[in-house]
Amino acid sequence: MNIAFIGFGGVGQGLAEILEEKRDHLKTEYGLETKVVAVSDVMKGAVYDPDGLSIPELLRAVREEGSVEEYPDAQSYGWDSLKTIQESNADLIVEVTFTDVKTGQPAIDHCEAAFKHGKSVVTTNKGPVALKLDELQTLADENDCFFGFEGTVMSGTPALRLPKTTLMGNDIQEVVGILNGTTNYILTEMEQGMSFDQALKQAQEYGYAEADPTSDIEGYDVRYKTAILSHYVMGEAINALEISCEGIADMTQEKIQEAKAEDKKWKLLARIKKTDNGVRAYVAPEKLDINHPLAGVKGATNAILYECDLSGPIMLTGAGAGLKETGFSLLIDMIHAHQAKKSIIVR
Ligand SMILES: NC(=O)C1=CN([C@@H]2O[C@H](COP(=O)(O)OP(=O)(O)OC[C@H]3O[C@@H](n4cnc5c(N)ncnc54)[C@H](OP(=O)(O)O)[C@@H]3O)[C@@H](O)[C@H]2O)C=CC1
Ligand SMILES: N[C@@H](CC=O)C(=O)O
Repeated sequence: MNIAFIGFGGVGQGLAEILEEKRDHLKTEYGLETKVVAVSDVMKGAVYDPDGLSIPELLRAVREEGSVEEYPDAQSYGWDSLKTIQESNADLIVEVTFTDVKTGQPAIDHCEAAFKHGKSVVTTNKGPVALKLDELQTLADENDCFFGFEGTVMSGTPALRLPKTTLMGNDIQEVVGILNGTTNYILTEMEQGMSFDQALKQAQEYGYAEADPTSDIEGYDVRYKTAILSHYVMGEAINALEISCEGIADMTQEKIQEAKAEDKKWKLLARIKKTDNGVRAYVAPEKLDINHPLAGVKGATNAILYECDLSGPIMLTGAGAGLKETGFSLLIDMIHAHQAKKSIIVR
């Protein structure tokens, strides 16, 4: 599998580290051999070599010298994202540019270009999946390509494959979740007395927050994830921008302490419910009783509760953000892409 990274920030580098660490395991366990042939990033530069690039050398160049263009003796440098997608010998594009919550760009263009050139895509970018899932999946199918996006909801915690595969046969009536690591981290730290701004700063340092953290704070990131769950898991496409959305920008120490005194906790929740009039969804902070199953979810950990007609409620909890954790979600998709190509059925 020849891989090109489009975007090489925290998550891209997280996946690169995993590919290096797990190289032998991936080969022996899944027969998956990977070669990174290109990286294209706006400020961190671009490098291409059809024979493959050394991951340790790429990471050294970007971390120590600030640009992958310090990588020695590659065939080409400076290719932009579309040239890399169209002209490199990559057969899998890892799309890990920032999520734009208004247009989904440039990631939508990246996915389209990849599929039109017969290249598969794995991405953690919520934009293309929240706004153009059907169109992109059709384009991928028409070109015999794989489209993987497990990490768009709850990072490396399989919030999308679990309901679609393991819970098959159930009718999922409602989904309720804590779907943003940054805001859950802020709320948890505020309970311990930290200020909102200090907690946000830490979340940014850990790599949880979006490039523009307004997306986290105002709930737009959760709104996109809600749209993805509604479409992919609940079967109804709803316009992300029409999902009522309130974030935690107004949260204060007073409100947190007041809830504490009532044995309650504030959580930023997404609720998606099937009704007689179709799927209804909204995003808003709620004060939960401390005995509620979602009340004890702390830090950047997320959780999601699927209300199923046959199995009853099923709750999944795990990382909602984090560089290695999100890198892992891309690895899950890559293994599935590899197995789909080889028609291997996972048992
Ligand atoms: N961090 C997390 O925990 C999670 C992140 N995600 C999603 O994963 C994606 C990546 O996140 P993360 O790595 O944290 O974000 P970063 O901001 O660290 O990295 C994004 C990179 O994309 C680059 N980029 C932007 N536009 C382009 C372009 N047109 N061509 C090439 N490169 C471009 C940026 O370049 P530069 O800054 O150099 O200008 C930056 O290096 C985002 O969409 C995010 O929403 C999903 C789940 C969890
Ligand atoms: N900024 C997001 C990253 C994952 O989608 C979050 O904090 O959850």
